[in-house]
Amino acid sequence: MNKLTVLFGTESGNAELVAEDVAAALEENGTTAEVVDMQDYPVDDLGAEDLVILVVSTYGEGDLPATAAPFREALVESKPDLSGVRFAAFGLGDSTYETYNLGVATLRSTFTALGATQIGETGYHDADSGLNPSDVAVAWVNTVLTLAAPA
Ligand SMILES: Cc1cc2nc3c(=O)[nH]c(=O)nc-3n(C[C@H](O)[C@H](O)[C@H](O)COP(=O)(O)O)c2cc1C
Repeated sequence: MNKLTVLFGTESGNAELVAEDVAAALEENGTTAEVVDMQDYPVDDLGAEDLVILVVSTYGEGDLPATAAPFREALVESKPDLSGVRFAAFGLGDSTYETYNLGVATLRSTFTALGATQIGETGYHDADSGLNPSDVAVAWVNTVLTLAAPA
């Protein structure tokens, strides 16, 4: 895996920090990782990606955060063919909410409905755990990417 895109969706910035730390860890291992805010990413470009890493929080009552909601709406509207796209997904949430980490589940469903293939298990950060989100995400991504040999 030489190049991939890390797409983050955030409300208060945690997912952005995690995305940047994940990209930095990947770069250390020789993978070029471009970090892009979901709200700035044209969904019609997605079909040309080989592998994307989604990093997204949950807000409101199980909703997508501000920068992920328009991205998902654009996907639902323009329905790009993602059958050649592989993705890994990491969610940030807080288990004190009944709607724990529903945001990443929503986005995952949208991707698979458009034909994309998920690699590995979804990763989760629980704000109630006291763990550092980047530490959890970097450990997760290293596990997931061992599964991501080029298709
Ligand atoms: C107003 C508010 C609503 C939230 N709602 C949820 C929720 O429904 N489910 C969940 O798992 N986490 C929820 N969280 C926790 C956030 O997802 C968590 O703090 C996360 O780290 C925020 O990441 P972000 O800064 O990238 O948006 C909520 C947090 C706040 C402040």
